[in-house]
Amino acid sequence: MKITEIRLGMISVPLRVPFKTALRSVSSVEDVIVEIHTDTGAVGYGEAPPTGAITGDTTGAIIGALQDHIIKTLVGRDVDDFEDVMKALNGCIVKNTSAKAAADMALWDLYGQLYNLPVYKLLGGSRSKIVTDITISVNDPEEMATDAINAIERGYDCLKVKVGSNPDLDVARLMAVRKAIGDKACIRIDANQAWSPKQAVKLLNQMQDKGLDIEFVEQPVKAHDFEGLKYVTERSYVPVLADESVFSPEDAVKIMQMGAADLVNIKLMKCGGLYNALKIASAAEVYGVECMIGCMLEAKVSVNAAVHLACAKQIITKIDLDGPVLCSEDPVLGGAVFNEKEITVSNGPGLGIQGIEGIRYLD
Ligand SMILES: C[C@H](N)C(=O)N[C@@H](CCC(=O)O)C(=O)O
Ligand SMILES: [Mg+2]
Repeated sequence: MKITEIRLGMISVPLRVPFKTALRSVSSVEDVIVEIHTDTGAVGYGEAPPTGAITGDTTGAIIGALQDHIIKTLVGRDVDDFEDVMKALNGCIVKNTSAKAAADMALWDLYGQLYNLPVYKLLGGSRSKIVTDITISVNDPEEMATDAINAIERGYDCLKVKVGSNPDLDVARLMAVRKAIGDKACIRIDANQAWSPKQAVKLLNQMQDKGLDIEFVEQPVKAHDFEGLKYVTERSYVPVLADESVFSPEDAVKIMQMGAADLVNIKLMKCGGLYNALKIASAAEVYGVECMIGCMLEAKVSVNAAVHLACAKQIITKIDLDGPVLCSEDPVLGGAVFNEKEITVSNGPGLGIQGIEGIRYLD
């Protein structure tokens, strides 16, 4: 199965409500689509969101990395030489993990089609259903309480509550949300790097003292501050999950060796796709550190690839794949079925995507 052409396009999908974190606020998904065509007629699909605030990858940078490096490296190669192809993809440019992730998942899609197996089965997985949380954007406490009630009414039983924008309000935010939902859902929180290490310990222990029952906190301190993360992990009653601190498998090993976090968040857009995500999962197995699978604000093409990984790896025990349910429409034909919190993986070959509506091709 030889790669003959790689086409790029864009999709736009409005969100149901604006998505707000301590790092950014957005109202639609505007993602780059990658289509890898082959001499058998098989097509592999990938998607890359420009999450500049986290990955540094803008739309222009994603397109540039693909056009100037990745496409030239991949066209003419045989998908069956999979390890060679993956090494070439990862070696052709440093960083640019979102562009690499889009190409990586399109290649896995093709590899599964070549051997007529869904990717999660190719990886040895057997679970076909997973349950995601849903994100509550950071706003004033009353609005967050209303959003939490709406999420419960949609059937969610785990909320990922964003905090950190004006941290003085964070305890009040969590009190309002917990009061509104009672014990109808678990609450995990994500500070998206907003707190200092000491502030984090103080706020988390206040939340614990007030009986808010926080499952874990995601990325309380700056991404580069591994020592600060360790400081919080050692002193907080609330378990700590490393998100923006872990891009590469090397980051993951360092965090685990240091004991800087209790849990690690794997995201395809941070690590460059399934090939590297599998290395993080293996390291986590060795260290006995459970993982969350997360996403950026993404539509279903790329989140679908993360679903396959989650269905394959038992070390992934927490699911934050709510990108598609935050969107007001789904342009993707085939792939996983998202029925609010319940996600059912596709059993079609590869990643199971049959097409994408409304692509604006760049060529
Ligand atoms: C969408 C997901 N639940 C989420 O919160 N992901 C990120 C932020 C994504 C973004 O800004 O696009 C996270 O920090 O976990
Ligand atoms: Mg996060």
